[in-house]
Amino acid sequence: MVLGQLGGSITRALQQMSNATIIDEKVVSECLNEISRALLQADVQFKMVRDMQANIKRIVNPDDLAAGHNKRRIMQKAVFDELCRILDPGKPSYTPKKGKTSIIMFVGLQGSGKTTTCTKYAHYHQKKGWKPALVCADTFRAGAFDQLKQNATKAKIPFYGSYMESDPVKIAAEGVERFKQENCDLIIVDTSGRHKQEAALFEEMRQVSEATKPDLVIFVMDSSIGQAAFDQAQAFKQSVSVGAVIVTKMDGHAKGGGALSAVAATKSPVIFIGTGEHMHEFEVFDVKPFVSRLLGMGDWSGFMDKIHEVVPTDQQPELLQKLSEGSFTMRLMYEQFQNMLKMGPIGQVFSMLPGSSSELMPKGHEKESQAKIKRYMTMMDSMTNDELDSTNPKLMNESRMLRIARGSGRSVREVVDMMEEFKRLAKIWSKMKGLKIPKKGDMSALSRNMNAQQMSKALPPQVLKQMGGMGGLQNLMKQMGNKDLGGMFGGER
Ligand SMILES: Nc1nc2c(ncn2[C@@H]2O[C@H](COP(=O)(O)OP(=O)(O)OP(=O)(O)O)[C@@H](O)[C@H]2O)c(=O)[nH]1
Repeated sequence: MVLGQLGGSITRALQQMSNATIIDEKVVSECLNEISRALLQADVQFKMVRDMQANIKRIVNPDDLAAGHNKRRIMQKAVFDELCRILDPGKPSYTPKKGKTSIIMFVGLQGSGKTTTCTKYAHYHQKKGWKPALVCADTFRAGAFDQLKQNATKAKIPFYGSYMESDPVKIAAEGVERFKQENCDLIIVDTSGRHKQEAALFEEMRQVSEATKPDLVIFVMDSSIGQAAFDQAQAFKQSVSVGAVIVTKMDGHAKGGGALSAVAATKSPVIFIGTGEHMHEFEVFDVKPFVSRLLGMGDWSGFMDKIHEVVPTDQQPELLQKLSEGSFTMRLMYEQFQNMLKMGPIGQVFSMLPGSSSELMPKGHEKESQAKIKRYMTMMDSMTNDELDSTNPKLMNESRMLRIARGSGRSVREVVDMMEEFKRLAKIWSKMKGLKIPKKGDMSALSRNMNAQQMSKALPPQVLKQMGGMGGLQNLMKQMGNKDLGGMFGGER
């Protein structure tokens, strides 16, 4: 995602400002110009950037930026708040209710990822116990029905469409009626797209909307369309009552600023983002963590919330204690492997630690990876309690490795491989050492309790670089004692 570059540019602009000996209007203006340039480069619409600049100038009082005050924090918070304000239209979108029929119509240009997104949306709800169904009202593109049919079959979602019927309005109405009879609670209507905004497309969309009376119209937008986002989104909004936005292809080279424009143009919130071609590459969109990431601030709240969300309450203290101790043992690795195989909750948390499971269980190689993990576990079954509980990798000398290989019927090479994996995971685990775990939602407590060294180890290297290295991070950390900054990390404010 190119979004990270935006964070880097903004951080640098703020850094330059706080380095200045005298902060006057000129320095503030320069800083704001720099930030505006970065936003424009990220495809945020020109008018929005201009308004934002004016707002920040109004909010930030030059006296507050005088010596002794934390200038960088004040500016950063103003930028953060402004971006959140733009992305939050102030009212939530229509929320379907499980068990009660809702009709959701998807609109967007051809190739925006509409059909893929319809299935992702259905699949997301299906996993949560809904009864979704898909209707293909795209009669314009040959193959659209086949694509939807294929996706729907793979995800085991009922679908409706026709090879013969050329009237999309008729298909949409029939499909919706059929699935109402079948008591589906989420009826998703995929409509035609065109290469560009055309009168015929909008007329067809309007008619489908009239015939199906959707509870929610979702506008699907490809994040790489750049500055064209605002006009495109507005054109759709003028034809049908768009109530929510889904931004796709956020995994590519998209600059992401278009998302801000789509919200402004439709006055509707972004509800999900697409992060890949596969069904599960679909994320709920949350404004604050998104802006944190946009500003290169990292998303600690996501990690901590995940712990609170997926780990049973009685297991939380133990896991958090182990994380904070940072000492990794073979036994802990064994338990994590067990959990990963079961896809148990701790396995999920473990897999969120940077670099931990993507290497151990690369996508598309799950079977081989599982077999490897099982082999490792067999070898660990031949280890003594002392070996399992030791934090000293030197304990594993040649004769111990030979014994384990013999005992488990595996080769010494495999035992050595397992030890390498152990060292790699222990290194990742140790980055969490000293982490004091805040109460749910209180992220500022987390930031207060980490020192710059610990944080720098835990941050991805490119993010650290964007923050101006260790120096930049230390500066930032100094500002983090303040509760207000907790909001930047998605916590309570
Ligand atoms: N990388 C990436 N690719 C995506 C994403 N969403 C969709 N795609 C791909 O984008 C291409 C177009 O997606 P479709 O779902 O066919 O687009 P559409 O808007 O339905 O197109 P029409 O039916 O012609 O209007 C496909 O190759 C998808 O796999 C995403 O979030 N990330």
